[in-house]
Amino acid sequence: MKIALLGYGRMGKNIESIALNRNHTITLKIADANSDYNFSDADVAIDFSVPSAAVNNIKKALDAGVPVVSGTTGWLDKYDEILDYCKSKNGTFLYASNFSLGVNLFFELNKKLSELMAGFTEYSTEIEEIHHTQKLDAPSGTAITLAEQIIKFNNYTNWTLDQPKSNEIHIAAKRIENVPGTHEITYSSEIDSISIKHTAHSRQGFAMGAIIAAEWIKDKKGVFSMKDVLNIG
Ligand SMILES: NC(=O)C1=CN([C@@H]2O[C@H](COP(=O)(O)OP(=O)(O)OC[C@H]3O[C@@H](n4cnc5c(N)ncnc54)[C@H](OP(=O)(O)O)[C@@H]3O)[C@@H](O)[C@H]2O)C=CC1
Ligand SMILES: O=C(O)C1=N[C@H](C(=O)O)C[C@H](O)C1
Repeated sequence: MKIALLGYGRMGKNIESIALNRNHTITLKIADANSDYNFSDADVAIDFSVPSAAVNNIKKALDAGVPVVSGTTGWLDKYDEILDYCKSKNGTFLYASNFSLGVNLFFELNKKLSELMAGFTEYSTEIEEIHHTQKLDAPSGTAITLAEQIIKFNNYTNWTLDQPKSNEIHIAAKRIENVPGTHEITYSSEIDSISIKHTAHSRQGFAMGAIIAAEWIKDKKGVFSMKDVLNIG
């Protein structure tokens, strides 16, 4: 598979190394907005760039008729615009706030637990996410996905980084040197607490998941998610 890398930072480099081991080739590397977007014979594009660049990168790949997998977080207010753009180009697009198998299993666990907790209003819900200090966005895309899943099943209407009102889930976003990504959801009452937690030990799971998604999507048309790739949920 010929891969165009849109973004060549920590994730781009991890993806390159795993992709080469799986006998793929990297035919394009976009490192900044001034790069030459020559997709030529790319089979798929993988975008792990910065929040301000993701929309343009995804559109450039769709313009070239190249299926796109995006893991960049912090641009999701434009998600519907990208869906419309993808449809207008009869293109292929897959976004995931987190590509690791473990987190996608954890998403299913989160849904099950929030469904179970829905009737027990004596418990309040908090999400904590911890990432490295270079991360540009807060809260993490994964924490937002977790909060949205809980909102679907519980009485909460939105999430907040600030002091929460009774209808809001508090997300505590912490930044600590070298932490690849930790997410914990805690339900607390006067009497006890229940927590579930996912800890990434490296970026390998994110990078491997993105490549598996790219391999899966490359000959398909439409808009997909990791649930389609992993066939879970
Ligand atoms: N979905 C998932 O599973 C995961 C998602 N992520 C997300 O992926 C994104 C990237 O993470 P990470 O690799 O750690 O971040 P990095 O900062 O290491 O990499 C991003 C790279 O994009 C470059 N860049 C800047 N402008 C552009 C542009 N216009 N086009 C292409 N590249 C550009 C940056 O260059 P410069 O530094 O010069 O600005 C930087 O090298 C983040 O949004 C992060 O939250 C991360 C891990 C997993
Ligand atoms: O920026 C990161 O590093 C990560 N970003 C993603 C997010 O915002 O959820 C996924 C992972 O936690 C690592």
